[in-house]
Amino acid sequence: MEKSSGNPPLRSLDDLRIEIDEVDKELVRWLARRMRLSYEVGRVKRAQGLPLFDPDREEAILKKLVTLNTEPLLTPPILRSIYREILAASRSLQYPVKVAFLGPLWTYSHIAALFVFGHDVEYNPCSSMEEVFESVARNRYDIAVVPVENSVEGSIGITMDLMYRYDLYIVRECYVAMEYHLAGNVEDLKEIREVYAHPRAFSQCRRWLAEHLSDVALVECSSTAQAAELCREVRGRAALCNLYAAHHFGLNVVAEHISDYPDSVTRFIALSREKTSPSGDDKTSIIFGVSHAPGALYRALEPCVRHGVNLTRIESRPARVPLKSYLFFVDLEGHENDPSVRAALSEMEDALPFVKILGSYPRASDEPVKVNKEMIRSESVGGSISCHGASQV
Ligand SMILES: O=C(O)C(=O)C[C@]1(C(=O)O)C=C[C@@H](O)C=C1
Repeated sequence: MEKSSGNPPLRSLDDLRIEIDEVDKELVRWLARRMRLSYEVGRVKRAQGLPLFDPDREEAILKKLVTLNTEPLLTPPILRSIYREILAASRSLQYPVKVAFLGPLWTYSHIAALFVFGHDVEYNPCSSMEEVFESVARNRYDIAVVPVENSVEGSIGITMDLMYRYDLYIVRECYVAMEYHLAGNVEDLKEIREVYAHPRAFSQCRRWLAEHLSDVALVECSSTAQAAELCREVRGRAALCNLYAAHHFGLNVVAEHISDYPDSVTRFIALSREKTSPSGDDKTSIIFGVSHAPGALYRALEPCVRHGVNLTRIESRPARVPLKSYLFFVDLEGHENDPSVRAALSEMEDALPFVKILGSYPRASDEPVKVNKEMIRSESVGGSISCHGASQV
């Protein structure tokens, strides 16, 4: 029996379903109208030579919808995820946006890209991080999605080096919860002879493995998705992987949430050849080098203090170039077009041997996105993900 909670009296199931059918009929009519309009916008933009993918417009739509909504059951994350797919479908009518990430499919990079761009996008797994950056810089693909830092292990050096080398701009960020599960070609833990995983997954599940599988062989792989793939055919193998990889490689999940760091989160960024315009709640990332002198970092950041610009992250990285013995990666609040940010950055540009603006982008919610079984189920029923450069699983 339902407790009295201020809810209206229960209606009959038939009655509720009739009303849902009516709403769905209306929704399809409105969606069809929206698709038609989006298709027409695509024709206009093509005729005028304008870029078809417009992340600024998409973010403005999402923001406006969240403020318009008054139904508490339709939370901002739910509304955003529904619209992410609507926008992805609209975009694909105009032009298939091509997203690159470090392959194979079903890694956390792929998942982060799915969270940001939806399913109706062309996903292109690349064989190295260098190729991810190169393919976007050379116009083969439109967007690169890469990890930039993990809450347990710190910054991802290769991403920072490539951001320094390539002239791409950050257009989005996304925090993804790093959840590890044990999945394999087995029915239960007792059958497992070997565990496959990326070194990061091993280091984040060390205690659990020592406690539950202390005498099995551990085999390192280049990604959690590769680990899952290698377990597909061979009985007795299990992988530390995410639920998407387990599902797509047909593995049995024998132990869920086995990370020693249940709150581990990785921040991913999406990079493009074009900058974004202000969304109203942005962050800006920059790199700068300072000369080797006492107080140099303090003086470098002084304009931010004077112009009231708040820093959210600072990381250093050895530079391999004379004059720039250390590079500093800084994230700050605001868009590079905001007057205070503009003033602070131009003073830094005048005073420092090297400053590079990596882009301004809408600030993501601090609440990390999580893979859930419902997403995977609904994707298996109706969805198709277009993937290039790798066999589809
Ligand atoms: O407004 C546009 O420029 C559109 O192309 C339409 C639309 C949409 O469906 O709302 C589709 C793709 C763009 O990336 C942004 C928005």
